[in-house]
Amino acid sequence: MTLARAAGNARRTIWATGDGGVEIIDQTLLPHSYATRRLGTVADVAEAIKVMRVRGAPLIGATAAYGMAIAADADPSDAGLGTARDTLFATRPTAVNLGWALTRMMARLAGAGPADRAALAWAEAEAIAAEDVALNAAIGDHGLALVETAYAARGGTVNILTHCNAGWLATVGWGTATAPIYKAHAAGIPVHVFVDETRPRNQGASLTAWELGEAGVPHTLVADNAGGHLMRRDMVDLCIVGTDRTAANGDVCNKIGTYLKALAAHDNGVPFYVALPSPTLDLSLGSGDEVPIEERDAAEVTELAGRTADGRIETVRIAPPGTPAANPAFDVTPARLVTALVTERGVFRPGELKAVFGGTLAA
Ligand SMILES: CSC[C@H]1O[C@H](OP(=O)(O)O)[C@H](O)[C@@H]1O
Repeated sequence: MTLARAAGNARRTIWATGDGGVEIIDQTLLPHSYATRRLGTVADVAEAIKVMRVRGAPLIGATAAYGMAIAADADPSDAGLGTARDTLFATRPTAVNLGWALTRMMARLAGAGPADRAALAWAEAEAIAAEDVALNAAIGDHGLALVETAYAARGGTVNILTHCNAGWLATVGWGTATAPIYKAHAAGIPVHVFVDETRPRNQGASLTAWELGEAGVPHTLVADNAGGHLMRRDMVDLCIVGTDRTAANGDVCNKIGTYLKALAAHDNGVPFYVALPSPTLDLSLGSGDEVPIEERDAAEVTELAGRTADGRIETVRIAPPGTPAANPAFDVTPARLVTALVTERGVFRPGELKAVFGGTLAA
């Protein structure tokens, strides 16, 4: 199994092919197989985001940015770029990085003549991707201090619980919630991660477990419903999760089930941290109540895909045929349940975000 690696960080999820396309890791195939996939048209990019070949707020943003570069190659006119932007924006509603990246790309290209737009677009998409890696590495550095504090208090292995996948697979590199974990592991601090399976798409079981296994980070996969029990038994030193959109007041929108973990952490005095790169901060929202929550296909709840003993990928039903199912893909954790947000500029309480980031977000 070969992995795409970029200098300076362990792994990379998307890269320009140099022939007008990009290549991604097709995350719908993990953990049972590893394959990359070339995206050569805006339709390819939109499909990859929609069906979650790429997913995770920062990676969605970077992929959309590359999609605009592909669009600029095909039709750099105002109309052509506008159509591409609308197509990409319509793929998934919750991660603010999608809109942020598209807005940044359109602003970068607006002032240029059509003939210059493709080169500018590719350069801006590369800049967004490179910035993401740097932001996440900085989150790792600031989060490392939190793990060191937990290590000093525990006097032994630091047990961390995470939900969904906010790893390097959710970003261009490093991950957000996993960056402090990778940095601590590299620094020789004994860490162990409880990995929430994260129904119904099982990003924890399929992606985080795969990532941590690849990196040699000790981990234990657990059912989503186990987290409260583990915290009540003093088996978790801290929780750290990602976010898809954090409001100005520090309300955190993240994968469905995050709120329940935050409630359990609050009830048991377990620090609950959110890794937040600034492009995922939506200062236009006063609270998380305004975040659009994606409703995905009910089949994600009533069906399950996996590998048979003889290596075939099969999908099976886990509910009676015709069972109605609801599938909200995200929930909102109120700021009162968030201990702190680990950003590229430091660790802040929810109430500090506006003062720290009010003027400028990532370039
Ligand atoms: C670092 S953001 C990762 C974030 O994205 C995931 O959602 P999805 O897999 O549906 O794109 C989940 O909310 C993660 O926390």
